[in-house]
Amino acid sequence: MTTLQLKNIVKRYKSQTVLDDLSLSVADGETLVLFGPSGAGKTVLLRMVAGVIEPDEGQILIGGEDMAEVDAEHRGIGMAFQNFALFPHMSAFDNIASPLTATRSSKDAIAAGVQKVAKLLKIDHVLSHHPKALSNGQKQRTALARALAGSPPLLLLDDPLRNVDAKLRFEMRLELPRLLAAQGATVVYVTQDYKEAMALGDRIAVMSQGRIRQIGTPAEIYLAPADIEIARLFGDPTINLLDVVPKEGPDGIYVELSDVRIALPGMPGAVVGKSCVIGLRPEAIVFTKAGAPGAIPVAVEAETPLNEKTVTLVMTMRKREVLVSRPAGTPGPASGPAHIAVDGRTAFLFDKQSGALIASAAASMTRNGEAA
Ligand SMILES: Nc1ncnc2c1ncn2[C@@H]1O[C@H](COP(=O)(O)OP(=O)(O)OP(=O)(O)O)[C@@H](O)[C@H]1O
Repeated sequence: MTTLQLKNIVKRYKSQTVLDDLSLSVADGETLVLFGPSGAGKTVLLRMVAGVIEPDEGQILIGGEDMAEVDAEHRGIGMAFQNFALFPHMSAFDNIASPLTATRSSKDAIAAGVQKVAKLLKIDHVLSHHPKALSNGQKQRTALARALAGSPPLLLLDDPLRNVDAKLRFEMRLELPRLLAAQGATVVYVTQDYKEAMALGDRIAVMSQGRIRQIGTPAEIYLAPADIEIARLFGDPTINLLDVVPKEGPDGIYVELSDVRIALPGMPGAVVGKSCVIGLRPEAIVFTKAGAPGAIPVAVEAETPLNEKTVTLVMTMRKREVLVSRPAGTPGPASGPAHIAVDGRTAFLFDKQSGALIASAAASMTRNGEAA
């Protein structure tokens, strides 16, 4: 186990600043997920920690030791990168065993180590194959198995499930956290998949344009996304974002959708009269009966059944589009007029101008200990 610290890292390619004064600490045994869109700088950052790329400015410390003069093979790192980098002339078994052979483990210990990790990653049936006879998903898991086999104190995993099919990806999302925890390693894990980020990260660092926009536990980021862009990245279907101006009534702060009041408990008084964007997660909106408290009239535009949920696009009387998500198999209208109700306790308010989060009712209630 070890720690990783990045201090004020800058990396430029010609005129483009790819990493922009980036600082980050990963605790001993922690899995930190680097999450962000393509081109954010995630791979460059990992390669820099690995010692393949040098920073223009800043410091990298592993286990408290400055890595400036330490070359890649002496950094005690296990890596699985997107391009697999498997040895083409070796079987999957020998590829996975390579970090173990380097440490001169006994033949039996090597075989046991390879079998264990191969079984977990469901590639034990292709261990005799050479890389050219493996599918991309199998290659990727072989690379991941190789990274894990040597039990390195620091693991760098660059989108290791990118080429894995949806079913296996789902399974791996459940199994990988256990596997990584059992390794006890400090892990930096890159992904563009928010579900993977939330399932695997002790903390998530949201990156865009070479900077870290927000860092926190999955719950902190989901309940209090720092800005509209981050709120959009976390959640499927995407969060509903509607322009509102909060008002204050005798019962507290509220906003109106089609003249129906949505109470926003826990929101600060400073939002009253301000141009805001309200963020409403589709799963926090439900269909309700006409005349029920808070019922907002809508017209159902389209319904999309997804695996475990049904997503409905509705239009308010003022022609604002809203997505509603409900568990698959639960009743709901597929067309025509309907009514929705919004739970204001799950809403976010963002500043319309800057996009920054002003307040999240759920986060403020959690802080006050009013909600679980
Ligand atoms: N060797 C290089 N020369 C010039 N530009 C580079 C080089 N390597 C990376 N870049 C640029 O740095 C930026 C960040 O790239 P990086 O590969 O780190 O993104 P990423 O966040 O990992 O994206 P993805 O998720 O698609 O892999 C990109 O704009 C890329 O074009």
